[in-house]
Amino acid sequence: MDSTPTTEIPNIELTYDDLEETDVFAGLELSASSDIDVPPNLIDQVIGQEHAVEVIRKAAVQRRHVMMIGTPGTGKSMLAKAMAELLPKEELQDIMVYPNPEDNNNPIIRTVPAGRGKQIVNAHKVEARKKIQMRSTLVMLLIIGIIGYAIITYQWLLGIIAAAFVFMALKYSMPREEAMVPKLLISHDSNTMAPFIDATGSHAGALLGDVRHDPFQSGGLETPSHDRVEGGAIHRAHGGVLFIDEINTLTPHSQQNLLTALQEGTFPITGQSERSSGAMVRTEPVPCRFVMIAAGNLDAIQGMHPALRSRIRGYGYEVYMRETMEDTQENRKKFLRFIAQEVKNDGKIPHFDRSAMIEVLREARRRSNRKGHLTLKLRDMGGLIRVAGDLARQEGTEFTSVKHVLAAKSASRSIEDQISDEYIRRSRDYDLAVVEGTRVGRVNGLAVMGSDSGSVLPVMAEWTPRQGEDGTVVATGMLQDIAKESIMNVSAFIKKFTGKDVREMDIHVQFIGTYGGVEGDSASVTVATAVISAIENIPVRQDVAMTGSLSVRGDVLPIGGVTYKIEAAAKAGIKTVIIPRSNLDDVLIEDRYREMVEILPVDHIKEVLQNALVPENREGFISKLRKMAVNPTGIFDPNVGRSPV
Ligand SMILES: Nc1ncnc2c1ncn2[C@@H]1O[C@H](COP(=O)(O)OP(=O)(O)OP(=O)(O)O)[C@@H](O)[C@H]1O
Repeated sequence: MDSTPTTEIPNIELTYDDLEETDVFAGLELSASSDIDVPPNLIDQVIGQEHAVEVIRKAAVQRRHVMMIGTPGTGKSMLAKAMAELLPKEELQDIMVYPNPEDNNNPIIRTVPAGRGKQIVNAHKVEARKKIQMRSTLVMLLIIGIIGYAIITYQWLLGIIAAAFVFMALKYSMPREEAMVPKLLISHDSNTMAPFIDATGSHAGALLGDVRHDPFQSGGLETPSHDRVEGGAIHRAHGGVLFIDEINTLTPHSQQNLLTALQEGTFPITGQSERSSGAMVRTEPVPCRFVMIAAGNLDAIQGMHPALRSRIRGYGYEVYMRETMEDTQENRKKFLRFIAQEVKNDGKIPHFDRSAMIEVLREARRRSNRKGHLTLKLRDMGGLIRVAGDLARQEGTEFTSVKHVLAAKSASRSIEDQISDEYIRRSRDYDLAVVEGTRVGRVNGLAVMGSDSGSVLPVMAEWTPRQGEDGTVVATGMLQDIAKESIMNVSAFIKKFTGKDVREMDIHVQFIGTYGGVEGDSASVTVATAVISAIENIPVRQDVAMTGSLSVRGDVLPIGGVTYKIEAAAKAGIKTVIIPRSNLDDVLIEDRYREMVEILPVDHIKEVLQNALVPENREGFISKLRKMAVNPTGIFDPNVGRSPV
């Protein structure tokens, strides 16, 4: 078999627009990030999420709940904190628990203006101490009296017994004044902002409040029940914001109770553990009027209690967080402010000079994965800024400069990126990575790991005549559905091209070295190519890798993470990467990879086959592809806006 690829690859000119000083600093007189003012209020610091900022401002005035869905690190909890800053602090209250003389298991709840709670408790303590002192003095006087009487009358034994009796009787009949002092359940400093409580991942007790267990329970040694009551996050958030990330991770029981708390604005505290003496206690309703900000990824909505979701929808707002913002002059300025903000918040790292700021912006462009955009995954960008700053600090330089940012980029690589490199190394060791020559039924696909790292994902296909009534598609693990779908999507094309019906075959597809990691159907072009190669016994070029989603008509549709995929292919030694043409503008690969790979944008599967397959009879193969274009209602028409075969 001829292992030398023969296909001519059209030379595609990619234009990489680079950032110039004037793009970033036009109209700005600044030499470093220290010259940039960071606004004091959190809400004014948020960048790129203008629609979310607007909703938060509105919701703060109207006291509405908000659900924020989006990628981690785009500012959800920052916005929730910002909302707490916006809420009026004048309405804050302290919550107190009093003993209930009529029913020890039903402590009384009272609210007072913020800051008053401490004063009240202190006053009760002083009063209690006074009473205890008076009683002690009385006991002492009585005992002295009895002992005096015994001395005078020589009735020693009787005197001692009577004194002991008086002491015990008074001590134990004395109400335990100190224990009867009310407890300050929730307190605020009258000058602070409304509370921001993060209840992410809280178990029932921490969320809804609890009553501690008392091992003594009776006999005068027990702790009074009101003293064992502990407020939950919902109570601590009274008058402020309750933030719950990944709300779907709360148990259905907790979500149900959370809903009750939202509806009632109060929630009594009871012991959460059935086997604890705390379970006997149930306070009067405790106020918990908070604004809830529920956050999470899209799957948070699916795992959410439907009634809770509908409560938020009915009485609040839902916001989808953006992942990128347009790369405009104005937004670049905001990004510069973000750099200054992160440096300021860190407090230890040196400010960024102009060169470093430009490099951060370049990286923000690259990480956006979209032409003309800047990433808004700002927690990660903050991480890069801190690592670069740390490097500069170690060196003792006055400013963080471009070399520190570049070094930070290599130093602060994600786990996924490191795993991907490790995988490439190992696959080389075991000859799993094939990046030259040709193979039948084997295609180098591309996948994204995590959110910012690509990897080469080889796909193998084989077929046999069907065994059962219908042909089946057998694939590795979780990727079964993707394989099935890709094959079904191109079954019409396969039939036209090969003259064979996939229903007559058992098709086996294997994703080598993974059980997951393929997002959506971005492997469908790869799977289809591998299957066609196997059915037709045509070798596939191994120095070509591909990514793309396939329509039933054979169109190659856009996918995500194209930049990371191309970079991974380059690292693995691939020479040509086939990508959907509509993704061409999203390619923002780093300089060092530009020379290593050629990028081939395509519109249709036939272009993929033309460039990736190496048939023995190339002329016949091309004319077969050509012939397939004639059916007017057929799969594709090369004369309509597509590059000719
Ligand atoms: N839109 C933004 N504007 C300015 N800074 C931001 C923004 N988004 C994130 N940051 C920075 O990143 C940090 C982390 O963001 P934040 O915790 O709000 O993300 P998140 O969306 O709540 O993520 P997670 O769901 O993982 O908690 C913030 O403290 C802030 O420094």
